[in-house]
Amino acid sequence: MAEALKIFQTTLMPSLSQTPSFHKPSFQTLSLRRTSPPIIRCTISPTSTSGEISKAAVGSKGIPWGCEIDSVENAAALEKWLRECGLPEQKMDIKKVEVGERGLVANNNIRKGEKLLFVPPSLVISADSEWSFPEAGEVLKRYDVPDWPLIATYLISEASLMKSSRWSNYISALPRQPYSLLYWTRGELDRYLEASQIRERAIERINNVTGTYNDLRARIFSKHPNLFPEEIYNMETFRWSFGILFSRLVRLPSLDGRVALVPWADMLNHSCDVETFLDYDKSTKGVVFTTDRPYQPGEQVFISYGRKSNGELLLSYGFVPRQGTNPRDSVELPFSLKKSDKCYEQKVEALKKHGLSASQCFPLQVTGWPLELMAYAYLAVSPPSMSGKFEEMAAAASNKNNTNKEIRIPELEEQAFQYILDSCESSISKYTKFLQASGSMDLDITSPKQLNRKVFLKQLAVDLCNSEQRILFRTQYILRRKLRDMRRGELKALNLFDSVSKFFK
Ligand SMILES: C[S@@+](CC[C@H](N)C(=O)[O-])C[C@H]1O[C@@H](n2cnc3c(N)ncnc32)[C@H](O)[C@@H]1O
Repeated sequence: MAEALKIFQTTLMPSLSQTPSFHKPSFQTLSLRRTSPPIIRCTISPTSTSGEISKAAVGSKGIPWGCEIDSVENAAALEKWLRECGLPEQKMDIKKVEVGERGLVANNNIRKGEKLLFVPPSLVISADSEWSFPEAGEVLKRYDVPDWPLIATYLISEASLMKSSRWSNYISALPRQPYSLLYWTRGELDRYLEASQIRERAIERINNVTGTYNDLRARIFSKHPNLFPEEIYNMETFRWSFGILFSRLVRLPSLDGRVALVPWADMLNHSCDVETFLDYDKSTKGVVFTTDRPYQPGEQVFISYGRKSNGELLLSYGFVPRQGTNPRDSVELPFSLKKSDKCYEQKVEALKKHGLSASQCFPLQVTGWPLELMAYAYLAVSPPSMSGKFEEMAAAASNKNNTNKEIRIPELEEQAFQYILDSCESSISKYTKFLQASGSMDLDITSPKQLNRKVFLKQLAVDLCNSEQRILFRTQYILRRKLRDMRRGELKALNLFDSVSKFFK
């Protein structure tokens, strides 16, 4: 389980910015009141603001903090508090918006190339933030808990203190249930995302979150039950805090990729047309972004959450952009070696040497497929006589050293294309089956609230499957044309050969 902690620090990072890398923390620490921590007694109702939360509240009714995902009242209170704490005058206000429930809307003309936000480090939550309950923070640091689980625990600790936490206005404006695949049940994932590889990614992510929580509980929380009572630090609260991190945590390239929650900046929604990211600005000492287009008063201002596919956006942020609007969209297509292949073992061995396995996924885009996939396809269709080249093919399929080496084996090209086409068509039929069934899918509803949820999830799944299937159809079209041209060329060559041999008879 300790593995899960490592994974969070390395691979699971969604970001509202790009360029991942790490360096020593350089955030100022937050100056908080040094009062003795309020006693947490787990007895009272979810609406309490006195620093106490109830066991039942966290367990059965969900999280007793945060707000409805579209609450602008809590967002307005957040804005007021941020101003009091030093957030400079802004050219944007939090409003209800068409895209993304709440968002930042220009209240002034904004020029292209203008720097906006200027959120000071004192208003940013990072791994260095001071805990209202310092003993808990010290214990986690003693155990070298990595940034992700550390910030997740910090958020729960501060949230559980309700009004006694410095961050109470921020936490009150966070969604009580972030849109995220973390909140889909296994049954919902199986039912709605059966055709898409995002289902596997979601299951893996849920398992990582569960593993991380179990690991923290076994190694730390159980040894310090007074600091980390299970009524507060449990799977439900961790699901919430990781849901918040997946959908709001920012990686700041100018702070060497340090991760942080940036109140106010995290009210910005994503647009696939926008190419601007949040970052720390050393000259103004604040988190900013530079607009890549002008905005007029009343227009929603967007940033980019990174170059992500629709599936990745659904996984971390719980939405799917409109079909055809995401130039970075891609679909993961699964491939595997045939067990009946005479060289199966040898090929698996070669793949293993380069960090790959007998079953691999490769991303397809409307513009084409990666060189790595072509190399993998060559390997999959290679006859025993080519065993001397297996290593080279596996190395090119893994592209571990980013050499982007293209290998071409003309005599295997047709078979390799056919291999990719077969996998593409088998995937297309899975999507078609789901999309056809989705029209008549029994939603198994017992309440109107549930109806809304199921309709919502189904719509997200339909949107995702349509966008992924569209890429597969495009790939199918290109491959069929390539194969047809190749086969016509072969036929012509064969006819020519026939007539030449007849001539010599
Ligand atoms: C960083 S927060 C942005 C602020 C958020 N709208 C709010 O009201 O708290 C990210 C969340 O905003 C929503 N969101 C962002 N961009 C979106 C978009 N283009 N379409 C739909 N929802 C979006 C998603 O719910 C996502 O999980």
